[in-house]
Amino acid sequence: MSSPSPSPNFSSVPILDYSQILSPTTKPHFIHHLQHALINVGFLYLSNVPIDTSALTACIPGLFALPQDAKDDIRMSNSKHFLGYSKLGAEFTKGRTDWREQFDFATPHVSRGIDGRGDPDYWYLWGPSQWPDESLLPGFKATMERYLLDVQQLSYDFIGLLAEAFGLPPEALKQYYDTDERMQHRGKIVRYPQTETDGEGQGVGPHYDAGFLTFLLQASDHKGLQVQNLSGDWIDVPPIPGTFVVNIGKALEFATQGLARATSHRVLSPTPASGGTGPRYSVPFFQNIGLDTKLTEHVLECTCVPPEILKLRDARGRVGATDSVNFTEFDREPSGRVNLIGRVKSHPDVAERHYPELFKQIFPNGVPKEVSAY
Ligand SMILES: O=C(O)CCC(=O)C(=O)O
Ligand SMILES: [Fe+2]
Repeated sequence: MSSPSPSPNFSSVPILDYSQILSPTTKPHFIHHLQHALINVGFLYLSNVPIDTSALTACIPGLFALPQDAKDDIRMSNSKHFLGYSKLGAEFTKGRTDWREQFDFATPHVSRGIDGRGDPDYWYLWGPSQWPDESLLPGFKATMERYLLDVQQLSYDFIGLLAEAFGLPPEALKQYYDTDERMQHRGKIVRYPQTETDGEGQGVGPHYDAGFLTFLLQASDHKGLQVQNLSGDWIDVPPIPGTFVVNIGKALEFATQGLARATSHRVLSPTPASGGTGPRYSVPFFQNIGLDTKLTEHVLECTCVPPEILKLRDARGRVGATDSVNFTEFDREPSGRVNLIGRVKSHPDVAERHYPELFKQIFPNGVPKEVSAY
């Protein structure tokens, strides 16, 4: 604990050993490193997490190798919940096309929205996943559902450690969740095809994640994920076997008044030189908070946070250089609406079909030409 405070800027992402929480002699070490990672970096690698990812990783090539019509049967535009398959070029970040193909799934959930009752539009954001035909990919659904539940548990455990790192009781952040049956977390399986370009192809453009914590499994050998440090430089986050990458979303940054830093990140398309063969695969899990939670009504009392921790935040400064612009609405909208606005911008074809009013507000001139919508 006597080590000097690391500099607030960073040139690499720290690696934390999750097994250190198991022993009272090593846990304080973990918590100390976690403080630095949360406050200054907003990203960390987590090693020795007791989740077996091998069954899921083994399924990924087969999922993308499904016949195109089997993928199209579960296309995202079927789903008011923005769950399902997005073909290459159907997604959009910061006004540019992302060159990735993906399946969005989620933890089991019954949608709260009921037509004709005047429910808020964002109540429809969560609902059941669309799964590929079991006979085409036997066991995949059970494997992915198991994985989502395992990472959901990890995300709840980790948020308790995060509270401890800020000198708060482990339950301090529970107020942001709803009851179990009214919560849903999402997980995607993503394929970034190789391009022959100079390594600047947009796999996904600069952005923040929306929720509390993201747990990312880098499921192939390509580098490509990058995060933006305080001076605006892009830092590589290459895959490290046996680790998850954990990062902070905009809701957690807002709720903690900037103690936990949401960090701008992007993925460059893999190239023959980026360290792997074939496409790059990744599996991000996004931990949400309650749909109706309005963060302005729930900002953590920073008076409960020990002054030495507030000092670390102040030494970092409140604003770093960033290329990301999304999820700025937490200062006025419930969390569900902020997420819905983000989904509309990323998937305009889905929004045009299911949320025509909101679509018109955000895209008064129709779907941008660059988006090859279904
Ligand atoms: O694929 C990755 O490595 C990161 C993806 C990502 O940042 C996202 O989908 O929000
Ligand atoms: Fe992200």
